[in-house]
Amino acid sequence: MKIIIAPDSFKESLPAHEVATAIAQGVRQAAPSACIHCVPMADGGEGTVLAIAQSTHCKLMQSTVQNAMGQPVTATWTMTNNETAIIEMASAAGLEQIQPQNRNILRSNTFGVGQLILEALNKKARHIILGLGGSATTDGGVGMLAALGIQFMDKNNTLLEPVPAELARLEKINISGMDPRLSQIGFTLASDVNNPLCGHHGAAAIFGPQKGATPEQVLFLDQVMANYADITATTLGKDMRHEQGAGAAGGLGFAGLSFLKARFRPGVEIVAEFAGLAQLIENADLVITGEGKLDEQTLQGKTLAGIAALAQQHKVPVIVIAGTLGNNYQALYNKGITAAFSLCNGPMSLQEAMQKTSQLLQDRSRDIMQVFLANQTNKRDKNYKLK
Ligand SMILES: O=C(O)[C@H](O)CO
Repeated sequence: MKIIIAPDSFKESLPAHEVATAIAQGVRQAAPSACIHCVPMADGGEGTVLAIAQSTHCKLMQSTVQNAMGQPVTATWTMTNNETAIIEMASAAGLEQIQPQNRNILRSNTFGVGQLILEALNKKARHIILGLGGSATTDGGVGMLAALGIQFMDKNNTLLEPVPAELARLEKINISGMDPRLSQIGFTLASDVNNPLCGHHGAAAIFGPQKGATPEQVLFLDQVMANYADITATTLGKDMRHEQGAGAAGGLGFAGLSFLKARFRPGVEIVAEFAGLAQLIENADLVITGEGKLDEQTLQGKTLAGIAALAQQHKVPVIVIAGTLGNNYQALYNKGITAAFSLCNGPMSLQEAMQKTSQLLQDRSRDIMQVFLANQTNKRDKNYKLK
């Protein structure tokens, strides 16, 4: 029996490779002879670089850059043999790096992501895959663009700091100082979501609150993004605000699509490709996956939706173990998920569940395997009797 264990990370609790290990332990308790393949997954957000580096056996690189609040942070990235750099924006400007009391959505930016791109250019990257998701920012990527040489100015040609608080006064964008090497390389966005830049489904409205934005700040940020998109359209002669993924990572997607001529792809597809997940699933009996929260957002291009789509093509059942089963998670039952289970074995606080995640994962996967094995044995016995 071949089981694929391909979970995402459980945010702020357990990275994907540890989730996979815990599930594998549970599976082994119930099915000691099962052939188990662990494929830690990611969707463009945190864990993307690690997942791809593990699949490709590429060396991890470290660079010190600015985090979203301008403090030094060591960011990890990797480069494949054919000079494709894989950069994860969350390792420079991720939400998890900033303590809740230090978060300030109006002043956080993606400057460190631009610094990472420059590092990759210095190492002669010919193609850059930029992972989007898990950001602490809603700056539309202006921080990144400023690090790459683009200037943002007000009506008096005074330079603006590349942070949302200043962007309300944006009237001009000067691209003449952009690093010329950028025009020689290809960019691909590996995005965790496909939201547009502005409006009800935009970067500020959907993801602002989880970064600490108040309702008033969400409105302000949305207006700032709309103005920035207007000025970008005048500067470049194209308007990418409605494109898929423009609103990913606080609008960094928009900056990539507009200024770096990047191609959008769901991050999970890219991570799955590097891991050869489709071929693994094709011959599998069962896929077990998991993530911190399963809900409607999962359908917006998150890891589990991608895995479920692959498994559906090959008619392989998919079981999900999630920390929380949120709003309308059953919608995924039409998208290739066979069943979803909560991690918890009884009432418990979030803190308790987060502390015990590894043990709980082991227990639930053992239970799930027991049911799966009983069902397989039943099927075999019935077929035998019919013969
Ligand atoms: O970073 C964010 O804003 C979300 O993960 C969506 O990309």
